[in-house]
Amino acid sequence: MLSDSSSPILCHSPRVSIIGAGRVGSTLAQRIVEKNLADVVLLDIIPKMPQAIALDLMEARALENHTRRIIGTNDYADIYGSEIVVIAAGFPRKAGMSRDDLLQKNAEIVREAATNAITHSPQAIFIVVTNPLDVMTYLVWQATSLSRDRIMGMAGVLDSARFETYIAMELGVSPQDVSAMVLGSHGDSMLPLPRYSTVNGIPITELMNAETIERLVNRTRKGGTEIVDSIQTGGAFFAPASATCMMIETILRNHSRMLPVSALLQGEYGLNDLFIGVPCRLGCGGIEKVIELNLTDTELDTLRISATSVRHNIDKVKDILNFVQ
Ligand SMILES: NC(=O)c1ccc[n+]([C@@H]2O[C@H](COP(=O)([O-])OP(=O)(O)OC[C@H]3O[C@@H](n4cnc5c(N)ncnc54)[C@H](O)[C@@H]3O)[C@@H](O)[C@H]2O)c1
Ligand SMILES: O=C(O)C[C@H](O)C(=O)O
Repeated sequence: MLSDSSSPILCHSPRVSIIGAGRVGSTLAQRIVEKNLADVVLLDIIPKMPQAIALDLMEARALENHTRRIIGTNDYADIYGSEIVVIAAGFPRKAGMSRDDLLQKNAEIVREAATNAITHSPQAIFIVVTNPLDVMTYLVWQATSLSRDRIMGMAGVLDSARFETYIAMELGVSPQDVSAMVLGSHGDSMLPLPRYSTVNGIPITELMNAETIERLVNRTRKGGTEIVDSIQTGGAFFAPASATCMMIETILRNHSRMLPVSALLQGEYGLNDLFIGVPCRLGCGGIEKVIELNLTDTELDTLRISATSVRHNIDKVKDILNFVQ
């Protein structure tokens, strides 16, 4: 017999809410449901738009053979009970702009999104995607007062995937065999680490000369720009959505993976009170451990340069939003 409406509902489907149903947000929604990871709430400021995207994705459900639901909304009340909230609301850069040029425009959008989201999903783990990434993650932390295990930014997984792609293309091997690590801020001073990048366990320093590695490192640093410069009116979204989805899967399925994410540092690498990309163990508790690598003096110098640029932007955002700490 089918249960009637008074029967207790014993099932629980995890719920991920995505604030910002643009290119990254909507592609991420598709990835999540097609991997059968969670139900998705897509929220955007544009009336009717997230509802239409949700309907389109629901119509694909019968063809894609998954069982997840997608709700589109303009109302934060609908994101209640989310295990994870992703903030992907805000402007993407255009050709010729740096990510930092988005600071002024995106700060208020992100603060408002974070404040509303924490009110309606106080238990959620937050993943920030909006640029400039490390400072927007700091801003969400300030607006929500989350503990550091529950707030992180997505960038290192994407930047590492780009480095892996270029290494694989250079060597003519499958990217599946390549494992690379990129730390630091999500900007020109990011820190790809050839020493920690391998092809089936073999360090790339044994497979390529220094000049080639330097070329791939520089391409990685400019990976986002390479795409923005061609699209002109926005940036990458397929690989960013995949990177965010991998973080979500790791958390929801408690995979305990070590991934580079933008995390709040409290003394690690000699840095304090800022978000920057470092390797972390991710699991159902969010950031379960921040890993401190033994960096060389040169690597540490680059990380500190990266941190200085993030700090500079944090000071700017405090001015813009009149922060009182
Ligand atoms: N961290 C990364 O590696 C990474 C990768 C790709 C994109 N990004 C960043 O993610 C952001 C989104 O990129 P996109 O390509 O999806 O842009 P997009 O323009 O396609 O989508 C942004 C969406 O945000 C919505 N929005 C604006 N203000 C809002 C508000 N107050 N509340 C709710 N929604 C609001 C817009 O209506 C739009 O639909 C950009 O800042 C981009 O730079 C970061
Ligand atoms: O480059 C951008 O502006 C978007 C994103 O940060 C990326 O790296 O693709």
